[in-house]
Amino acid sequence: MSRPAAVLIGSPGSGKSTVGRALADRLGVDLLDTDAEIERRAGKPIGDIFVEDGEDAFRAMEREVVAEALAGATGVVALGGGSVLDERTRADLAGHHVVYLEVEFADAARRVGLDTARPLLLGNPRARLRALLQERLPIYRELATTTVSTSEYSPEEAADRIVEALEGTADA
Ligand SMILES: Nc1ncnc2c1ncn2[C@@H]1O[C@H](COP(=O)(O)OP(=O)(O)O)[C@@H](O)[C@H]1O
Ligand SMILES: O=C(O)C1=C[C@@H](OP(=O)(O)O)[C@@H](O)[C@H](O)C1
Ligand SMILES: [Mg+2]
Repeated sequence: MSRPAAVLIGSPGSGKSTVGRALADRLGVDLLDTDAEIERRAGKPIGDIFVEDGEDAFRAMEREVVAEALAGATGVVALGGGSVLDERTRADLAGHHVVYLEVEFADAARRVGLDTARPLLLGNPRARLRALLQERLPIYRELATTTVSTSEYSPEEAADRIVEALEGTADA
């Protein structure tokens, strides 16, 4: 059965999309960023999906795209930060190389604060991010088979650490 080389999870601003690109280049495989795939299918940016269709509609699309990616992708998969809130997705992650990109709160807040493309963080990004993380950090930690810090490592260094971890697993 085919499966992704690695699945990246973590907070908004942890660097899933950026490290995902570096890791896919390093491994010579495709990157499937589920947010980009949702935008492609919807024909509009995530922000417009939230405003025009609502978060529930976004989560339904996300669930579909994530389920397909986990069942069919062979390269690197970068998930959206909230995708692990769906228990079906948590169940589907069993048996995968799940890489949790850990990040210091201050770094994530600075990174997302510079970017207006995350509708859930509009208004007060720091406060919104803190609330999201309170719920999600235990979930990310529980799901992780490998953890790499993007506060400590650049995207390229983080990709190198992930490759080492994948090589260290018996069935990599
Ligand atoms: N060490 C690092 N690893 C990953 N991204 C970083 C790092 N340092 C700064 N960034 C920046 O953080 C921003 C958010 O990264 P992104 O990949 O969009 O995160 P996510 O997909 O997890 O929300 C990007 O602009 C990226 O360039
Ligand atoms: O945390 C979340 O619920 C979300 C994170 C975003 O992805 P990133 O984690 O890549 O920023 C994107 O899926 C959407 O805005 C919702
Ligand atoms: Mg992303």
